Amino acid sequence: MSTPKEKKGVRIRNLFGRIFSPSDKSSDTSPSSSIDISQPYNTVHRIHVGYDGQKFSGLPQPWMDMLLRDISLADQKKNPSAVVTALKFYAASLKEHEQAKFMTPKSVYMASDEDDVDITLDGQVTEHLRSLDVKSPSSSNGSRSIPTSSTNQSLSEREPPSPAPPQLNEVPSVPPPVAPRSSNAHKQPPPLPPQRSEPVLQKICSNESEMNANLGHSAPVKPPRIPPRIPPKPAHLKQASSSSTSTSSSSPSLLFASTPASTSTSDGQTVNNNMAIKTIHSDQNSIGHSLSNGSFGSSTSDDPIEQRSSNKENHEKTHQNNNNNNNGTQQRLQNQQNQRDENEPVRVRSQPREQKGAPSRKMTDNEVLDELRLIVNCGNPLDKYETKRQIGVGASGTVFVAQRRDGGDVVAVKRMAFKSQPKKEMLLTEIKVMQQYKHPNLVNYIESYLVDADDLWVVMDYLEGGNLTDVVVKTELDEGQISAVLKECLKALHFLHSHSIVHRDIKSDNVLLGMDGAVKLTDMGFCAQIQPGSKRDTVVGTPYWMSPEILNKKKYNYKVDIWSLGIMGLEMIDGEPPYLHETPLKAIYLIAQNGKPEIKKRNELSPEFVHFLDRCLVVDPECRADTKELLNHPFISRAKPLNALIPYIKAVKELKEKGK
Ligand SMILES: Nc1ncnc2c1ncn2[C@@H]1O[C@H](COP(=O)(O)OP(=O)(O)OP(=O)(O)O)[C@@H](O)[C@H]1O
Repeated sequence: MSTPKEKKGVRIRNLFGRIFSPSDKSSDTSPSSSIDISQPYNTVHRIHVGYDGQKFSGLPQPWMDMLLRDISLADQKKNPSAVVTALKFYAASLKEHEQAKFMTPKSVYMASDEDDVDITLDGQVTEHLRSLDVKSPSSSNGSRSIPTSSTNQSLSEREPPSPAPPQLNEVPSVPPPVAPRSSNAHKQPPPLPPQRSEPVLQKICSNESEMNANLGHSAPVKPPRIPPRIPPKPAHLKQASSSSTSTSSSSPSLLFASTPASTSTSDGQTVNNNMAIKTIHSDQNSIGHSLSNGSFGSSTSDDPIEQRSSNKENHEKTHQNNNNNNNGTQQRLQNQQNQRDENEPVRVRSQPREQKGAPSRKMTDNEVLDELRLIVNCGNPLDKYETKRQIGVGASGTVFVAQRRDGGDVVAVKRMAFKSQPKKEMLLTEIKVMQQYKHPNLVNYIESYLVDADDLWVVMDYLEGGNLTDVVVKTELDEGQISAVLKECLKALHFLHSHSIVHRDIKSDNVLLGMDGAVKLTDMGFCAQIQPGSKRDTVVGTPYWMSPEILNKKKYNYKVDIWSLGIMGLEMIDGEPPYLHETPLKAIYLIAQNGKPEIKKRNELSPEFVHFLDRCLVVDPECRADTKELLNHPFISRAKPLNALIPYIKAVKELKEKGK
């Protein structure tokens, strides 16, 4: 793969990979990082956007400025639909992060039920954006020396955009797109350019039988190659933080009974049977938190997305018809078109969510609190644990290393101010999933506490090796090591998918490492439960790792995790996911436009690795591999023992300690 420098046998990236690390807070200080787009203030107004084959119209000026800045007219013309997809996503992410006021490159969660856009690409693009607001904020200029993740930008003012082509949804007020991870979105103004901080991501599931996977630790490892140097630390080495955004959700929630009894399965996997999931609000299978929005659920045909597709087809047909200048028929076609228009003038939500069988209404804070009380332990955690030092700050709270006062294990404690969480249901989901689903490749949940109805503690195993992002940003793993990491992640995903759980935020930031080379997935806040054969449509995840079907707001299933895993494979090769240096808007456009990203080092990789990536990065999810196929892939059979990762994990820790 390249010619990295070696230090004690560890291949250190010459450039520290990503220049922008989502989690790198240092980037937040950059003036350009702030987004100047204002927040939405009057909610709910629609914008009609048009595209005449040359340019978009109808967008608020700030959005127009941003669009022109990030996506050239030529690119807009090449694929106006991709532009619309990007604008919709951007708008939605703004909305998602409205509290932060700035866009962040983090995980996002957008309710699909807020989609209302319709667009035709012929001159009459009609886009209905709801709730956007547009206001013009301050403007900054924007220098964009770095793509900001967030947003952007600098444009002068901004207002809501609305895209054009395909359909958009709501557009929040201003724009910043989303960027990959970062850290606390709510706590601080988000970031900017893409950066990487810590891993994060997720997936779905399916039902496959469980496979055994061996953790192959043990084999001796070759001493790392020591390369000279380590370049100045780029921004991305994340600092402590993290990223994810949270999201909450509303609706469907599952209840897990307390006092669960667990059943162990092969591989140490455990499922707490008593936590049988009970659908409370709806029949959708979302797991708690994130799921909320009521948009899910049903993967059935009443989905608005399907209706939109239909509308779009009609529009396209109409458009074609218009292009035919056959006189006589033209009037007839026009009449037909008019008729069609009459028949579908207003896009009505397929169905009010409440009518879909199970109301997927959002849980109230008190309901979440009540449920939370059922699953947390009683007592004061300070009697049992002594917090030592802070590991990092995430979107929802701060993670500390803590020591049991009885001399027991060192643990990691995530403390969150419950009352101020914007998406409280996500916290519930995270705890429920961690409680119920135990697997050697999932970060182990120990217990939780809720102090004074606000100070929520989640106690879990401490993974001293930090997250995979730091390793991929600073070092270059070889194929055997990459295979080992992917194998462990696949085992976790196979387990989740086998239980109908989709992670939905798989990325290196969400992979934690033990000093023994253990590889574990974390950040279950975006998990959702999907019954076999069904699909979801909520846009969740982190843009750079998101599958085309999510970005395009199509229905999706557990295969989204496979796509993200493939992107994570590219991260391990290149040190960053594709398009990380692009502004979020452009990145989303590129994913929508290009589909499968280029494997830049294809010629330097083994045929097995290339094939593995090719099986993950298939645009059509139906044709994309599943965990079972990938666990049996020849590339995975080349996995090195996990202790081959140890020198790299140690080298990165040393670099971090030295402030590099
Ligand atoms: N069990 C753990 N062991 C070691 N480090 C951890 C553990 N859990 C989290 N961390 C680290 O703590 C930091 C914050 O993690 P956190 O999960 O809060 O981040 P986040 O994903 O951005 O936030 P959130 O989940 O609230 O959106 C990250 O650097 C993460 O790698």
